[in-house]
Amino acid sequence: MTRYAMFGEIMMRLKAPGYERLFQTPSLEVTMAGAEANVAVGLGRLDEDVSFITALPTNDLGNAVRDELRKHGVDVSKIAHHEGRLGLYFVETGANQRPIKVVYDRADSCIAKVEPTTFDWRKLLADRDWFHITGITPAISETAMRCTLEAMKTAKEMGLTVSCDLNLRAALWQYGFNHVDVYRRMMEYVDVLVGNEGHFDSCLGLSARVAENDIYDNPSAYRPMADEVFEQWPNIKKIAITVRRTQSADHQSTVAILATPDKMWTSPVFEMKNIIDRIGGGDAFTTGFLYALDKTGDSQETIDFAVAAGAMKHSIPGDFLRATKEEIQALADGAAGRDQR
Ligand SMILES: O=C(O)C(=O)C[C@H](O)[C@H](O)CO
Repeated sequence: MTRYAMFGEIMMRLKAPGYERLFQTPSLEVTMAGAEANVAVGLGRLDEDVSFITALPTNDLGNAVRDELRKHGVDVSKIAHHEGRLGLYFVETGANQRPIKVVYDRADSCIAKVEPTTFDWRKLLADRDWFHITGITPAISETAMRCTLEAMKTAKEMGLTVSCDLNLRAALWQYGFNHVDVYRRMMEYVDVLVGNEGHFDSCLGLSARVAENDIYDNPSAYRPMADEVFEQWPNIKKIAITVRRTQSADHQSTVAILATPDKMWTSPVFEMKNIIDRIGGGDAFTTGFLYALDKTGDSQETIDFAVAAGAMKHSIPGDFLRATKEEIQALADGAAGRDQR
């Protein structure tokens, strides 16, 4: 069984109830969230062996986060305790033409204040096979960026497989580094890359472009984009590209492509009407992708399972993918919306 490690920030998510605007009524729904943590929880719930590495405050908030991760089968023994606070983010769910709104309150969080010496990567990764990171962690602070690069470099030297979901959060890049330069350095250590169609330009500065809507008629339009990545970073062996079309905040469709240097597989299109909560949808895709890649390798089954996991998340409140492999597989096999009884 593959033993995964994820490194990133987990926050408290404070959401306006239902479709309310923030502070419309004096209550907020509290859950935990964060891109890498979402993948860790998704894999933990699929009975995978997964460790989450982060820095948390030593107080009731830090303990609540740790207990929540543990509840979903995630190993929390590698979490560092550090000065600082727990990051928060506030969110209101969009509907129709009103988009989702996120307000971050995470400055000076523990993970923003980590130092390169906070983590002993050789020790933390010694019993792991796979290291996963997203483009969010290096955006948090310069020291978090340095820890990210050190972790990736060490993982690579130790022979782990390294995966990265580009996940650009432009609002977070405030400490004076150019995100494209950082992402391009990260790519030197990556084996498996995940990103949406826009990331290849916005994060990596690549030039290949795909005509709007081409994916529906012509999936091979993505081949030049994948080839540009494989040419620039021969260490990258697989790329998963997600494509999303937005009709409104609660009506979208998604499709995904798995590319290796010599083959491509395209998933079916999933149309999602009446989206309940789309935050964490990309992380659910990555969860399904890592899980299925481990079980069925480069294959149609893998990309179908990944896109079904991502689509399923849109029906579940909160950031986490609370789904079994059987439920995801049934959706991948075409059982959308069929009663299970
Ligand atoms: O946006 C971020 O930095 C987060 O990690 C918050 C959410 O959990 C994340 O966007 C979901 O992918």
